[in-house]
Amino acid sequence: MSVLDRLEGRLVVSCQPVDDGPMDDPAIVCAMARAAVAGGAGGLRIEGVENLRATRPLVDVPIIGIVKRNVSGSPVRITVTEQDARALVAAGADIVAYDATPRPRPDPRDGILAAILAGGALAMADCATRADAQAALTGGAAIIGTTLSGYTADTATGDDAPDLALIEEFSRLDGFVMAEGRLNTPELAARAMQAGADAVTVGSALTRLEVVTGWFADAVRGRR
Ligand SMILES: CC(=O)N[C@H](C=O)[C@@H](O)[C@H](O)[C@H](O)COP(=O)(O)O
Repeated sequence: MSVLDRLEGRLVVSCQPVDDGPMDDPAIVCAMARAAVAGGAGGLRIEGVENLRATRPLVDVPIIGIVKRNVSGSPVRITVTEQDARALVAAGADIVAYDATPRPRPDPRDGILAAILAGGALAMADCATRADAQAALTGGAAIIGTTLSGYTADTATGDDAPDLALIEEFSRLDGFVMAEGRLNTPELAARAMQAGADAVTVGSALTRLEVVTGWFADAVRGRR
């Protein structure tokens, strides 16, 4: 079965601990990944080459690899260099995701996409708009994700709702649609599928304990 067939209609769990928090450790990322697969995840999203190398031998589901890097003078963070893209492929990523917005970054987005494809992996375009998705599909990306909607200057809305309208728009394009971003409940994940997603990625609500704890702490604090 192809990688995309294996992901169709499935949940992908993004195992990205809070940066520099107590769970930001490859052994814990491995445990999260195994727990996610045990719970029914059909794929994983793993950040960092070290975390990917540690996780890869432990699971047999498709892995989407990314490297997050802060670059001075650019807001782009997800797989911003061709070298990172090549390192992710070498570490065993089936799919490499990259920032597919047209914002300035060290290596052009087309070069990163080409490096992913040259390595033999599938490319996932982390998009903020329909135009990002169209450009990525033209360049050969297999997966278009709504990952960056709400996180660019042009798309920031300031609320916590996922962008279901963009998922629906993507479903009319000719690519595999990954719904991603603020799908914080099973109900929202189901609505993303109804809006036309092929698969749904959930991160914070499953693997950022500090974030989820904050939701509950805020709900409880000061209520009596
Ligand atoms: C915008 C950005 O940098 N998104 C990142 C992409 O890898 C992650 O921080 C998110 O956790 C991931 O996209 C999953 O989304 P959510 O955590 O909302 O389920």
